[in-house]
Amino acid sequence: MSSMGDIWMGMGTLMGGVMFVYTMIQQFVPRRVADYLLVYVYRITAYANPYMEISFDEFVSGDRYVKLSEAYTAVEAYLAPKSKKLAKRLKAQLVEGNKDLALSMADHEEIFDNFGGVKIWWYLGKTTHESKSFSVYPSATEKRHLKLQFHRRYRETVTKSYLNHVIQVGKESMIENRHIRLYSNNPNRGYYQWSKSLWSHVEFEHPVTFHHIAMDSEKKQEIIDDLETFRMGKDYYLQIGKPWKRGYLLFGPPGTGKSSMIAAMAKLLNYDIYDLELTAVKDNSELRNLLHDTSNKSITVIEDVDCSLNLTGKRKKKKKKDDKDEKDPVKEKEDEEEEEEKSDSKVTLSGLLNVIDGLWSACGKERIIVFTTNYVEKLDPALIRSGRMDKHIEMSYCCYEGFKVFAKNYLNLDSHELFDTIRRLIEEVKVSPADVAENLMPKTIKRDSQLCLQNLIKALEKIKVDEKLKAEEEVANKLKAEEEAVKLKAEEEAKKLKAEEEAIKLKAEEEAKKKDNDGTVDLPSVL
Ligand SMILES: Nc1ncnc2c1ncn2[C@@H]1O[C@H](COP(=O)(O)OP(=O)(O)OP(=O)(O)O)[C@@H](O)[C@H]1O
Ligand SMILES: [Mg+2]
Repeated sequence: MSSMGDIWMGMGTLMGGVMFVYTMIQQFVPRRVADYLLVYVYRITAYANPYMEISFDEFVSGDRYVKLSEAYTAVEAYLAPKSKKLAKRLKAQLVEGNKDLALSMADHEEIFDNFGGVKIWWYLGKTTHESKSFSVYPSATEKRHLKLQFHRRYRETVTKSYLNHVIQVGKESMIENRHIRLYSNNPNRGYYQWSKSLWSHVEFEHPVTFHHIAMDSEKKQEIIDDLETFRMGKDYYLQIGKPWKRGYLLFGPPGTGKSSMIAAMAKLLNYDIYDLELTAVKDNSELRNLLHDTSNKSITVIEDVDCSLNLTGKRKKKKKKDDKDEKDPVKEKEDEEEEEEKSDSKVTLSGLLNVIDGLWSACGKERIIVFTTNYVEKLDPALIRSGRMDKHIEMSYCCYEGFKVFAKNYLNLDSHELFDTIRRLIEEVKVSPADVAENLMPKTIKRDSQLCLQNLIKALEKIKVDEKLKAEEEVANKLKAEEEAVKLKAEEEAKKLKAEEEAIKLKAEEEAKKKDNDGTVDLPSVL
């Protein structure tokens, strides 16, 4: 079977011959007649060449910068396994996050595909442009394109069925081989600056999954079901007329697994993570651009949201309003704006709310936003109401079930004689899963499970003693405060009594003085 390259080579030779004849003819006939003849010759050669081509460029123009074409990457993914089998020249490279070498078609290589008897040739072309500006990235001036060639009699089949098939299979393969990325909006992006992207990324290699998360199993299953329902919810969200997005609020004391939970969520859904550092965001408009630049199938995370913004302002104002009962709404708005201006962060609460409700909701799909906080009570209720933060998940102190997850994962233990002691202690004290994990970690190469459990028991007992001491101290402090309050009250009452007595005494003295000054004597009333 002749390759498409051979066919094109043949066509090239033919066209070369035509041009040679054209130059010769020009010497004998007027130019006008020669051009006329050339048009006919082209028509005849076009008729002789029954092949059509469609090309996919590697880069397309985006809103603000040139971006990788989705269609190109899908075709590339479709061709990858075929290239490995069929291409004579392959390109090998180490792809971020992959241990194995990735083999793909080399530049200017061609492979053949068969779609239900229709023959298709794929060709990987490359053009190189001289860049006017200096760049240390030579690849920025190289552009590739994938070209498919086929007989024009299959035009319908190729444009209607084959291309859909290629894109679908390509996308499925991309999802299968996808590596999760962790993006961050680091202002010191270094070399990422050249790409004008607001986000820089690294491969996300966190090993945690839901299997490792220590918490009540029913609660864990509920979260998994919620995420799965969201993932499968494309048609449902369309039906109810809501953007395909969901907000999760993770709250709880430090070390209870909020960040670990986000990693497990990303692993379960195979979504990228966008770690949004709000304090590094210049203003509301940059926040809008950042969220606009997140991709579908992603989780945008704002950790410790209470520390990132002045989110307590509104609440405080509400309290003030309650105190005074009525307040002029214009004045209230002015106060709000003033308070937001005074805040250190240039991203405001209203800015964040607007972005979540507005542009971010209107563009893209299959996106999750997660807020974490240690102090849920500090957050403005507007920020965490349903529709913004749809599901609130409390990450709490370690329970016995949580401990069992650690025991299994860390020590491969399902049961042990010390479990009962641990159950009793863990139910009595407040210990974070992070502390349980740390105490269960083997500290010797021998990995002595008994020793690890004993370490945990010791730690729990110490927490119990500390908690008891703290509670006693609190009781003592309370008692002391109460006694002082009683003493203070008694003193105040004594002072008050003394003041009253003095006032009576003063009054009597004044009256006596008055009588003396008048020189009158009261006569008996009978007169
Ligand atoms: N529920 C949990 N399940 C499994 N591991 C946990 C859990 N909670 C904490 N850990 C362990 O403790 C470490 C710290 O947990 P993590 O960073 O997820 O806590 P956090 O709630 O995000 O804390 P912070 O509020 O300080 O950010 C993790 O690396 C993990 O090993
Ligand atoms: Mg955290």
